[in-house]
Amino acid sequence: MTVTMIICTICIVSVQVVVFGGGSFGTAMACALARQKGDLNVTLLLRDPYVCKDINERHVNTRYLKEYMLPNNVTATTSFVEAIQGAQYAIHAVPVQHSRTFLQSIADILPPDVPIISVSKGLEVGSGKMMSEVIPSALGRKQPAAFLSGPSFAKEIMDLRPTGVVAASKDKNLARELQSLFASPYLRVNTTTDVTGVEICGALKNVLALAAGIVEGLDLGHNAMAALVAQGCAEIRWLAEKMGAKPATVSGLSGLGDIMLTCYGSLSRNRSVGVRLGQGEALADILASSNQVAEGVSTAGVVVSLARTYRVSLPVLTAVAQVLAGALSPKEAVYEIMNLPQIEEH
Ligand SMILES: NC(=O)C1=CN([C@@H]2O[C@H](COP(=O)(O)OP(=O)(O)OC[C@H]3O[C@@H](n4cnc5c(N)ncnc54)[C@H](O)[C@@H]3O)[C@@H](O)[C@H]2O)C=CC1
Ligand SMILES: O=C(CO)COP(=O)(O)O
Repeated sequence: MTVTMIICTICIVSVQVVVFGGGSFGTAMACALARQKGDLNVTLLLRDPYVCKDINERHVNTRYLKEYMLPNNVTATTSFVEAIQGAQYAIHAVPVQHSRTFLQSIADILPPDVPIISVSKGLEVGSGKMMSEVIPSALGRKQPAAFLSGPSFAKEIMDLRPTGVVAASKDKNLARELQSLFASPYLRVNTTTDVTGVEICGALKNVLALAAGIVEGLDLGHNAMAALVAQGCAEIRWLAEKMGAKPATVSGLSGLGDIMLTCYGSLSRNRSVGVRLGQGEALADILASSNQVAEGVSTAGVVVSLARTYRVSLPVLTAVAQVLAGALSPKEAVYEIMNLPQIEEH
């Protein structure tokens, strides 16, 4: 074998990716990668051995997105070691509130140089931390990390509908690496170093989507919806910029883009929870009826503390937290917001 042949043989060694969490978005990310690069092996790390069996034998995730066939190069396991061994990238798609415990459980198995690409959107209850802070805190060390966010419903990714996201990392080279890993004729990937902006916008838009759903559920009309979303955008801008977000991020894919998607898109789980609250259902019943996470429900309370810390008034986002806590009914929240002092725009 010549030297060139040996080098080429090394070149075609396949890329291995592990996905933590095989819910809707973990599954969609696995498919987005595996479909476009046949030499790439994606392993979903799940908790349920029966779902693993279905994925490995029938190529179907029988719990999430079950109407889709998964590519053959997507497999699943419940074994941490098996999933992580040899992986060059780890996509983290575990809901934010379970992320710390999950990451602590794999800390000793995950090599410290494997980048974690978090797609989870929310803030940790108790600490108020973003995933960029939860990851090093849970692992007990610095780990290369990036944050993929933007308007991207899992189902539309599975349907190969054109989608645009942003890869945020303090490490520009890692963001560019991910751009080439994920980019496809169906997926555009911008890069940025504004991790705080991307993360806080991704977390706050879920709370605003709950408010948009409430307005829809109360049947308040298009005027009310547009006023609410505009006010919510301003509140997200006020808080995000105080936390250090760049204006370009707030008006970009992970900010305005994702706000539009989740406030107006019927596929949003957060918006759907809001619609049902607006229609008078109790939060406990709504949550009990779904096996899917609506991150805004936990994030809303954290936003209230952030508003206090950063001394910014967020009437809509705060009202969502009050409705979720049962302190206000959806109708009372609307009444309170409509009766706030008239203001000058800023
Ligand atoms: N579904 C979507 O369209 C999008 C979701 N996201 C974000 O991705 C994250 C994950 O969302 P989905 O996959 O949609 O949620 P999902 O509700 O569909 O699935 C959650 C997954 O996490 C797993 N999980 C829950 N607790 C766990 C634990 N303690 N340890 C390990 N795994 C655990 C569940 O078994 C399930 O596989 C969320 O933060 C969400 O905001 C981001 C973009 C789009
Ligand atoms: O973040 C999302 C799309 O970008 C998904 O939103 P939901 O969690 O509200 O479904």
